[in-house]
Amino acid sequence: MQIAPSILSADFGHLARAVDAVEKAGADRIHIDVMDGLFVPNLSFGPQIVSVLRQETTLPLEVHLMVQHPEEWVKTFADAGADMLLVHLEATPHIHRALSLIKQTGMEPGVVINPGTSVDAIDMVLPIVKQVLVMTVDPGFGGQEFIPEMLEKTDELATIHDRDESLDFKIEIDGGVNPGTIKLAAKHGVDIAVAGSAVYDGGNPADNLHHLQKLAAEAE
Ligand SMILES: O=C(CO)[C@H](O)[C@H](O)COP(=O)(O)O
Repeated sequence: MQIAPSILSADFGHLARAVDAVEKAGADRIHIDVMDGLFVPNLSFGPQIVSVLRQETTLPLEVHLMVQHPEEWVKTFADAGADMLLVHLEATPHIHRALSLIKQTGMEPGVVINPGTSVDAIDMVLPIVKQVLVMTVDPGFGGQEFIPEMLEKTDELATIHDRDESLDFKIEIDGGVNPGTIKLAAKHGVDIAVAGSAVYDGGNPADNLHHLQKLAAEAE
């Protein structure tokens, strides 16, 4: 399982340092949460932060758009240097258009579902995406409690993926991933786990990341 550190819980005054710490510690990608204060009740980063971090790291930058009408922002984040762009089904009536636009730019398209959304709802876009992100908290804030029932969805996605050779997506979870929950996730088809507070909120980010990687590997 890959771990994607989320910089939402990093020290905003030293973001480049926060990315550097996990890059040196062997992180696979960096997760950047973009929030518009409308789709979710919080504000965070914009494309400028993605551009700046693009100069600081060679790690893939995975941008999680928690914004209304994400299709309007695809070119902006491609120009900023995002490698993967993840958009919420719930944020647009045009999810197919949004994912197709992302694909056209050369970024990897990913679809995200909130805890209240079922896997059935994304059935028609699974052939386009490279990632399906299952939210394991209601989006908007770091440090929330993991919702274990969401792993029924990762199991379902793993079954769908294994049944159909033409599908080519990774299964990701986001929210409440910590040393206590990562072992459970590793048993439920999860390929990538986003971790914010468990990496950056207390202690040494490199040690925290190594601990999560070790626990995940033991559980697999
Ligand atoms: O999308 C998110 C919240 O909406 C996040 O990626 C968030 O950073 C996860 O934080 P934590 O690992 O502390 O739960």
